[in-house]
Amino acid sequence: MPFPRVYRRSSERGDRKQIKKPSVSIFFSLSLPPQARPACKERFPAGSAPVIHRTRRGGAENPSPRDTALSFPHRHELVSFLAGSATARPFPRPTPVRQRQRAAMLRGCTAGPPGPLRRALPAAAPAVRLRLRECVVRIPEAGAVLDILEKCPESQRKGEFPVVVFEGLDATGKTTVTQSVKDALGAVLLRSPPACISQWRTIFDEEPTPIRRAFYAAGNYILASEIAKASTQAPVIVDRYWHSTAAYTIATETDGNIQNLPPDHDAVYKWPEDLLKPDLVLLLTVSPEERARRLEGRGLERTKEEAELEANSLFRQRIEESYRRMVNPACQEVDASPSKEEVFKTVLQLIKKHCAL
Ligand SMILES: Nc1ncnc2c1ncn2[C@@H]1O[C@H](COP(=O)(O)OP(=O)(O)OP(=O)(O)O)[C@@H](O)[C@H]1O
Ligand SMILES: Cc1cn([C@H]2C[C@H](O)[C@@H](COP(=O)(O)O)O2)c(=O)[nH]c1=O
Repeated sequence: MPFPRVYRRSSERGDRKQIKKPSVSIFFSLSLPPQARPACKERFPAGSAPVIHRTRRGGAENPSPRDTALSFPHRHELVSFLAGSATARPFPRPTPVRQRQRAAMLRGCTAGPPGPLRRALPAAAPAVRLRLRECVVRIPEAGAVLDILEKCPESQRKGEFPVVVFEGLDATGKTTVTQSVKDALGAVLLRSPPACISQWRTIFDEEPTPIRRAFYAAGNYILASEIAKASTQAPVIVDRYWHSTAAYTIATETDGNIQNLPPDHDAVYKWPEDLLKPDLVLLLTVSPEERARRLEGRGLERTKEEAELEANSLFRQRIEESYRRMVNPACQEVDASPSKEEVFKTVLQLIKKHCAL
């Protein structure tokens, strides 16, 4: 079948009078990353058919569910291409989503830890997969994540080398120290979300909590298979892992001060049973003033969540307190306020003390 034509908007097709009606209308606007559009046009040049007309959400041209369903093979082909696998097989057609499943998606009520956070945090691989499957109709990138997730082996066993995770609020120095530790130990450095899915992060960051968290949770399971493989060859250093997913979820889903967090020993602070465990988790903390200085010095663009983190000191406190309440493995707190060299020395000592190195 010839490849579809893709238009960013109807005006791109030139003179409206001369163009034929689109054969398929798709709901493209929210899922195609802007940086992908030029590549898309190059890959699917003008003149090929059928025409796919990108429509706006809620506009007069908003496709009916039937149009949307018709467009899936094309969308998946495109997403597959954007994922760097244009020559690979297209994604399998999603199974039809029934009304009840849609309602469940909106409620976000798939399995997770008990209690009010159940909706927000899918804490087992099947729950993560289910939640992604539930939104694949609307977000084809969820299908891409699922595809990668499904290729990961079910049982992920750590190799003989130690796995050390670094956690902490933004700008506490994780990137800086993980790079130094990697160099010093000849380690492999991995991060969450893993590189193979991080291009879709901006899409999921705009989604409601259950979907956003399912993306990060899926990232952890994909990361686990990378850790399993790498730890057979060398020590593995990981910049954020499950504790980040859990702590940010808990803090987002609660309000006010830390007294409103789920109590100590609540199931939300537990490590998922089916997720590969690290040997050591180091939680970097700095004073709010020092963190603000480092953020300022770095001057990067911020996500909505990062902006909230900056503006809302209670939010920051809830995140750090949630990190502290995590168990098995618990976080070992490291004061990361001293100089980069001193923090590096402290961290290296802790790794040598706790891990067989
Ligand atoms: N010990 C330190 N003393 C002073 N500045 C530091 C120290 N460690 C890191 N920095 C600086 O603080 C800024 C943030 O550090 P870094 O990017 O390593 O943090 P991060 O925890 O990885 O942030 P994020 O989670 O947002 O990626 C950088 O400009 C870095 O050079
Ligand atoms: C891994 C991970 C990240 N996040 C969110 C939390 C922060 O807002 C940013 C930090 O990411 P950075 O790459 O370290 O700057 O991402 C999250 O909510 N859940 C996660 O699992």
